[in-house]
Amino acid sequence: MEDWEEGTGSKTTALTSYYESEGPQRDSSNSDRGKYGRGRGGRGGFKSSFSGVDENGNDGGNWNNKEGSGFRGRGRGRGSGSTDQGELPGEGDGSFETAFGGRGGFRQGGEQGSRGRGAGGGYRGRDEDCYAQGAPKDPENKGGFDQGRPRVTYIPDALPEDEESIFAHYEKGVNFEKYDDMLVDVSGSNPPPPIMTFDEAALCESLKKNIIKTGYVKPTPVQKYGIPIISAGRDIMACAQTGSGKTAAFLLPILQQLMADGVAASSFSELQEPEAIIVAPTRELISQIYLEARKFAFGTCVRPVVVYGGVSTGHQIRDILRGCNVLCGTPGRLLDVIGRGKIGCSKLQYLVLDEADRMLDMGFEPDMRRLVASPGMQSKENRQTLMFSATYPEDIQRLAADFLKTDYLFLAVGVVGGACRDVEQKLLQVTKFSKREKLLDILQTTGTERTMVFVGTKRQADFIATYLCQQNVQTTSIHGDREQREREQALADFRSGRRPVLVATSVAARGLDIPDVQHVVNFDLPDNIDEYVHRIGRTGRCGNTGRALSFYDPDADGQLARFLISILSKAQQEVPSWLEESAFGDSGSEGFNTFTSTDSRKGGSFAASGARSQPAFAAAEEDEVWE
Ligand SMILES: Nc1ncnc2c1ncn2[C@@H]1O[C@H](COP(=O)(O)OP(=O)(O)OP(=O)(O)O)[C@@H](O)[C@H]1O
Repeated sequence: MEDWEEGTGSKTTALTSYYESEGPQRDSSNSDRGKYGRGRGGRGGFKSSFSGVDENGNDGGNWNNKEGSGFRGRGRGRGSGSTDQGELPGEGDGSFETAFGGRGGFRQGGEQGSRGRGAGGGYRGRDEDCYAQGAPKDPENKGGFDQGRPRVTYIPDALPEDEESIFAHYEKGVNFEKYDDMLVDVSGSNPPPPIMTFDEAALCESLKKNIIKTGYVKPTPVQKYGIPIISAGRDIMACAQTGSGKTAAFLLPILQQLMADGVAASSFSELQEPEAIIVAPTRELISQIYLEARKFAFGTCVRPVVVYGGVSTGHQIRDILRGCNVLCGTPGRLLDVIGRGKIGCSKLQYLVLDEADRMLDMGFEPDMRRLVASPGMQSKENRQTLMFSATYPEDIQRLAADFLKTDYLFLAVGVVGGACRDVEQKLLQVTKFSKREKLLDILQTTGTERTMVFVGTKRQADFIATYLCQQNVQTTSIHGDREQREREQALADFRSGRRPVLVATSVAARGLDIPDVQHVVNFDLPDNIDEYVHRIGRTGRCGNTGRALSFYDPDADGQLARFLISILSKAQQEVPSWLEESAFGDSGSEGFNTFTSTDSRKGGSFAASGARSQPAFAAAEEDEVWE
């Protein structure tokens, strides 16, 4: 057996009680490769776990001391998801369950800040793999560990191969044409002129056909400017509002070049050397980017592959070995497959950082530095580095320059870091104790309209999702402690409308492109204004309109007030007078100026402190809360 082959899977899954209340979800998630578990959640499942939690999900402080309460339950459950072997053998003891039944879970999490170090580890954070801290040494590897981490055996269902599914897309909205009115600024020397149509991009026939099948008629501004910049061989840092087509802006010129070069995937090598690597911060986002790449490369010899945590590594490596030209990955798994010698970087022409500001913040920066220092990696002079995001704090821009050639171009479409104008933003002043009922009122009025509800913590996500299910609101949830199978099922249920309410942590804030999301509710506002911009950008995409409602608790959200005002006014939204009062008191807003800058090389006027200057670290913390 090769070192990357999966052995006997032993990872088990406990189902939360609200998940059980989702009922048919488990049936529908059945896969032809394996059976989903009859997870016995262990003592102290979800219901009892909140005995010490107040009605808003805050800790009462003593819940984790009770026998059988809290998240301590020692879970037993049959494995879930499909496995390399087709079915997980036997019952595991649940040592590494990540949800609620597991020993390594929220074991010591009673107090804020008291990070639990359970016997078996827990969630590593940064939207990445689970791994075990202090995992027992097991020379024969009977316990299902892999390099000290619990072995992941989940294999997602095979993707549909029919054209209709591959090219499924939603319609652009009434405001799509208004994209043309946005101000565009390209800074840096000798930028190439923009294209006005896809024809002007001189794309090869297969790519043109795929663009037509995707329903794209004309490029969005970030595509008009971004495609020729990338095709001219330049490095780019591109900033354009959420939902305005950044993914195709980098995929199309990359695929065009690879097709023009006659690149073809080959399964004859044990070491695959992709021409492009794309990184993104979350599993769901990188999967989505992969699907886009697969769609545009359809019917050609260019083969995209995706790797991300929570899925069997062996399965992904087998896929890589079938040939890999464009490797899409989350950082941890990407470094893993490179470290295992399955991926070489010597042919790399393109390195793409989607959500670049997040990829370079404190959470991911070390991984990015490790990636560019990988053996054989092309130096920045010998590759093209492409960075895309809707937000770029100035400090991150400066840091990004380490990865880019000095003559990179900075492309700004609209206000850098600005919110999408197609999203109607409202704020509602609340106390923390009234949030839950307010949310229920709102969801009862919106009916079956698709709504994403963002909360501050994973525990809060479970708590609110459970509460809404109990109130007969068809709800599911996504956060970093859910098994990958559960996360994918939750998104599938939300996309299909079977569960029109998705309660999410910041893990779902960036990049996700889900059709018909009409509302975003910030049940808890994030600490960071950029995070707010990304969250509300899950609606109002591709010229469609959307609505975002944020609960503003003056006791908790005061530091965000000025930044909210700036975001609201720049997106031409009404600013409530109480918010101005909260932000400026009697001192007025004179001299108040935040992040009007574009390219940091010009010397920007970003706000020097506060919510802006803490890059997405605060957002990341949600997923790093316990190990
Ligand atoms: N030229 C186009 N014509 C029609 N639809 C388009 C075009 N370009 C992109 N789209 C569609 O617009 C939607 C949003 O695109 P995409 O996800 O790339 O946005 P984004 O700018 O990356 O957003 P985010 O900042 O949230 O990551 C997608 O469904 C995509 O297929």
